[in-house]
Amino acid sequence: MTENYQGYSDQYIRYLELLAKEYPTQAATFTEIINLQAIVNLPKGTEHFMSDLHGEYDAFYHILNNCSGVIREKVEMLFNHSMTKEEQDNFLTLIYYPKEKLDLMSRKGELNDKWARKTLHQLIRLAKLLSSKYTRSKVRKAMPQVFRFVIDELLHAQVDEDKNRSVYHSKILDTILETGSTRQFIYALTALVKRLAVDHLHIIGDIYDRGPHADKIMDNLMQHHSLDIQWGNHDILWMGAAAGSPACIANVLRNNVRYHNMEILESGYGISLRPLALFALKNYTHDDGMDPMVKAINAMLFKLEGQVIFRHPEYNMDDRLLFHKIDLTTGTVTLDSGTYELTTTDFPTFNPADPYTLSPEEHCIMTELQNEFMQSERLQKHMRFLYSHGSMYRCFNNNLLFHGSLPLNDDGSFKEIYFDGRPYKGRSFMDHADHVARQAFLKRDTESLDYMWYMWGGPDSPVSGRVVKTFERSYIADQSTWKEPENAYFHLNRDKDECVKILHEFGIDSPQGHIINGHTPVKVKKGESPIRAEGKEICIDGGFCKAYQNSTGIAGYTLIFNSHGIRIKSHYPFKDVDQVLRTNVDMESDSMQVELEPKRVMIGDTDNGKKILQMIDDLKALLQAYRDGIIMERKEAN
Ligand SMILES: O=P(O)(O)OC[C@H]1O[C@](O)(COP(=O)(O)O)[C@@H](O)[C@@H]1O
Ligand SMILES: [Mn+2]
Repeated sequence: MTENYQGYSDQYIRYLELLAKEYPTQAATFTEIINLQAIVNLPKGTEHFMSDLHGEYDAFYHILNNCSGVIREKVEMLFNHSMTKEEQDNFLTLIYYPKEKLDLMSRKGELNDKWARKTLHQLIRLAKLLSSKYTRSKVRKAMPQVFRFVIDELLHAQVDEDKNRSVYHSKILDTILETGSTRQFIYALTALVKRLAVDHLHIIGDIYDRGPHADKIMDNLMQHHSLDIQWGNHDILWMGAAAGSPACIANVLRNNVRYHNMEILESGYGISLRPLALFALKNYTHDDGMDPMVKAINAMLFKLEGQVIFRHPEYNMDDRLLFHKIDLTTGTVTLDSGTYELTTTDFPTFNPADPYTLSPEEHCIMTELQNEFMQSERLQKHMRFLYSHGSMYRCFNNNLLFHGSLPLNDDGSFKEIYFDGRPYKGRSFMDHADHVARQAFLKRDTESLDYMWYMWGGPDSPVSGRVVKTFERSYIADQSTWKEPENAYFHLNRDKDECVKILHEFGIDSPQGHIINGHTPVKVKKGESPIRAEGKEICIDGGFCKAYQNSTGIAGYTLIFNSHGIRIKSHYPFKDVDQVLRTNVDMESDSMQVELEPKRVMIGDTDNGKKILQMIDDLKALLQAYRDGIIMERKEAN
């Protein structure tokens, strides 16, 4: 049948037949064409970018709540003439933390029907403004189930034109007040406002380590309506650890023991540190002021890393084999750059004749830990989510997103990296590294697990791109030895032409394209800018991580990309929710337009819009096939 119908291939006709199952009549087909056509003509939804969250759940949650200032802007736009600044601040705090704010107001006796009626009206007006960018069906889906019908009625009221409707809506509000469901209704409306303010979230890596509650961040992200994640080096470390790599496990432990984050491991993921703690107390001292547990895990770490390096000459990391160089008789270590005093000589498990083998007790502890990492249900669930929603890089609406670096030679050409004797570079390298990371989780083979460790600290790692100097940082006081040489990417990314070349490599040819990275804290205090390469590269690691706020001088950057362009937001340090409730502080300190779009970006201009336009073409072809009798309608399906 229909071999040459309209010049379409058999395969395309088969596709149309499949499509006909979902749209079995002409009416169903043109209805969908009209719906989709309406969508492509709406302004593009707002994208929100965050990076380097480093376990700082409260700050992350606040910025997620205030949508990097998007809600404040809308409130100002709507209510600048009718609400004082203080009223707006109170209203915003209610939107960010409805439960806590209502509890506080109730304690103060500030809740009454007059306030409730006014506030509900204001929330409805705000939700209405925010919903104007979306189809009614999308807004309806975004509404909490329980109040879906009522909110839908209230949002789509033509109050001014039709007095009857206005009375009708006023009655709905009366009923809400009378039935005592104001609180639930406020929860529903504030959730809707936040849901509508941002259409899609990007997390550019490093959710884990340093701060205490990456597990809570993961729980929250798992509830998010639409997001993607680009893996950071710390995430990769946890992914490797959860897949059973001993070297990754040792690094995770080190990172968290040093920051006293036992909670995430013990109560968060049910991984007991007791055997390690007991072993450390029995075998290590407090004498030099160093934490016995850190010393115990460090020794295991350098042995395990040594084993990986021996297995992989192709990593070219022999110069990181330093553990055997320590000299306990002199208390020194000799590196290429000189001989340095060790900050500790407490190495009870060090065997100069066999420096890279774990002692029997260390071996037992590591085997037990490996089991616990691999069997922790919650950890495995979080890691599965990192795999299902994450990747090494992402191209999204003309932006190229990745956490760390893309290996480059000094002359700016893409550096060739060999796997199994085959060279990969540029995009194919990133794709291959992504593939190996997935293999590590699926197959748990030593080869892929070792590469997970490499990505944490190897010089040509796509997520890091530095030679990580953990040994020197652990045992040598002289900080000149701590400097971590970086891949050429980190200075070449200041060059516009280089960035444009990289964007082309990833198929982004638009003049509006950008590279968006995290990973390297922007030291604002030293005059560094997050916007480089004449706007082509943006780095948003501004220091959610409290430990780094002294050097960055701020508490994080986020990006907002809406239909008008891209803005970068810098944030003040976040203290806690109590402070927000007491003072209504917001974290946003500064907002800067990075780029204005030459014309307003509509959904039809986005990646998703292109797919919708393709779908419209296919549906038009299906409609024609019905009309030409090539495919028969199935009326009964209606
Ligand atoms: O500051 P800390 O916690 O000691 O960690 C230092 C280590 O973390 C790293 O900076 C990697 O973490 P980031 O990806 O957050 O930069 C290494 O380069 C460095 O060796
Ligand atoms: Mn990083």
